[in-house]
Amino acid sequence: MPAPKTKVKVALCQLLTTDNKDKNILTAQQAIREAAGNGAEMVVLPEMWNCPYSNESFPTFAEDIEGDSSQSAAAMAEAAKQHGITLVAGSIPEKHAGRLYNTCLVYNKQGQRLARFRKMHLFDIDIPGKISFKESDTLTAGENISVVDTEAGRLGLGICYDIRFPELAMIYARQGVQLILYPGAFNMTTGPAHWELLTKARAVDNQLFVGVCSPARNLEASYHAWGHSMLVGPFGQILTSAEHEPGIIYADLDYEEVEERRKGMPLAAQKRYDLYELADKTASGK
Ligand SMILES: NC(=O)CCC(=O)C(=O)O
Repeated sequence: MPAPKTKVKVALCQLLTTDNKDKNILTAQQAIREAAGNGAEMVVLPEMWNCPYSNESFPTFAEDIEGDSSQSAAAMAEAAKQHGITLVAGSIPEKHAGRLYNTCLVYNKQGQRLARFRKMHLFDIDIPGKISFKESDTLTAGENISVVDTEAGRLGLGICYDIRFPELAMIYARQGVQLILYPGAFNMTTGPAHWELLTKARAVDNQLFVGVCSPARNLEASYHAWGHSMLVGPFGQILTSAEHEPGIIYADLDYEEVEERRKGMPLAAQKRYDLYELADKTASGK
């Protein structure tokens, strides 16, 4: 692999997901083409971009992605290759050995799969009168973190609810990750309260770039996504952000800023690991 770039143009595609998988794939293909045409070297898709975000839909939309021959995986491998981009293909429901996972696939510009990350922390919440969702009714949690070396930088992956667990992001930072990407679909209760806050917090805690990529809000669906995809820099600054409509947002990242910010405020060196501990007990998966 050529040396990773220090300056990278990233596109986050906030896609409108419907209950028609063919249509969702076409929408993703069109967005990837548009983003690549506008010079993006890395393109990111939302959580569950090929499937409505619902426990009823996950089993029926799920694909066995071994070998990349399933409909969505094949389309993404092909799109990455056709447009010569690094593709962080959001997430889709994955069927494997009798279980379902919420899975993010990453491809290089030759269309080869670099990573498969399965959501580690399942979204099981119940806020009375507001939102109740239990991913664990249908999904199984992943067991591995995922650091991915791409031509567009060293990435760490999480999916949506994973952003609430700072340990994951801290481990990524310790492993030299420059950009953490969380495809995610927050909702209308926790979105306004926490989405931007958590994105900035993970960026500032760890002095790196963080991107969150949501589906657009579909009021015809049972789950209304908050939207507001955004990219935040290592000082907590918003580089680009969307509202809730479908669209593509872009940012030029300069990874040298990570080093610069850490030089000025050397948090990693100031950690008191003599007093506390943080351990990665997993192996990255593909
Ligand atoms: N899809 C998800 O994991 C949603 C997470 C969410 O809304 C939150 O508040 O956390």
